[in-house]
Amino acid sequence: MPQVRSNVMKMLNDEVPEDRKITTFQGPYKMECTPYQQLDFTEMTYRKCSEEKINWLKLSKMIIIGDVSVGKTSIVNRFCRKIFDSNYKSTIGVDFEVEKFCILDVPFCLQIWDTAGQERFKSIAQSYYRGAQVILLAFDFTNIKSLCNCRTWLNEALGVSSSLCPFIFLVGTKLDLMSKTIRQNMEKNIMKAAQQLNAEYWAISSKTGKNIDKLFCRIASLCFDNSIRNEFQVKKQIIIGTNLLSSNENANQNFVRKCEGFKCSK
Ligand SMILES: Nc1nc2c(ncn2[C@@H]2O[C@H](COP(=O)(O)OP(=O)(O)OP(=O)(O)O)[C@@H](O)[C@H]2O)c(=O)[nH]1
Repeated sequence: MPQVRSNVMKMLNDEVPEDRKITTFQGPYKMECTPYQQLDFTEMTYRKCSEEKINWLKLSKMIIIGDVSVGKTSIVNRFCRKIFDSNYKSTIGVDFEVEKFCILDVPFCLQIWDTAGQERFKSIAQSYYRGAQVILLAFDFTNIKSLCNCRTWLNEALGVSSSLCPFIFLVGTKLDLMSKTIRQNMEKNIMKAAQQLNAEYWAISSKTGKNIDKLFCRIASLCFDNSIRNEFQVKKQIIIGTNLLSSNENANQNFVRKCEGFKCSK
């Protein structure tokens, strides 16, 4: 049985294009503007991957939210299809894509949900927020109001998502439309907003492709590492918990409570 599984894993890895193969951990856009200070995979992740202990497919869900026309669909199109369309077509409800990666020789999938910014689709879109491990808040550099609205978008997403503490990214779009000086002047306030949202800040352009691949590699690296840590740390807790159970039934209840709090160890 393990042989069949490892053959399936190999087959999945063979399908992944070269630019989706991750061997080094992608760092943040700006070290001073991220709550996630991790700069490498954890030692446990390297060990488990090299021991070929991961015999199942890892999958994380991300949602992209933000005001109308800030460029959410364009982010997905640039990353998943390497295209950019300058004509605006509003998203109806939600769309989703699944992108395959191979991280440290282990297959990993990122489920990307592109939601509509229009108010009339909000309730449909919100029904897809549940279980998101990544929340990408998109704002348009040329429309400061879209940055101010990110707090509302985040609160709504956190109210629906059942994930204990998702990774949060604050992503400024349409970088190609900004002069370097104007962007630098804006960045002080943007970074302050990111801090208040407890989010990691990125500046991207879907038109030129600037920073798009790096952003997704960063997201995939963090999610992958986190899911392996959770998996193995929870397993370790289960073994300890089972031993305790035989001597003290109450210990099990404490252990389950601990495990619940363990879901996110960032
Ligand atoms: N110059 C420039 N234009 C962009 C960029 N990203 C998106 N746009 C344009 O902005 C407009 C809106 O882009 P979309 O990606 O459709 O926006 P959206 O947020 O998905 O919109 P809704 O689905 O209605 O919420 C389109 O005309 C895009 O071509 C960018 O990086 N640079």
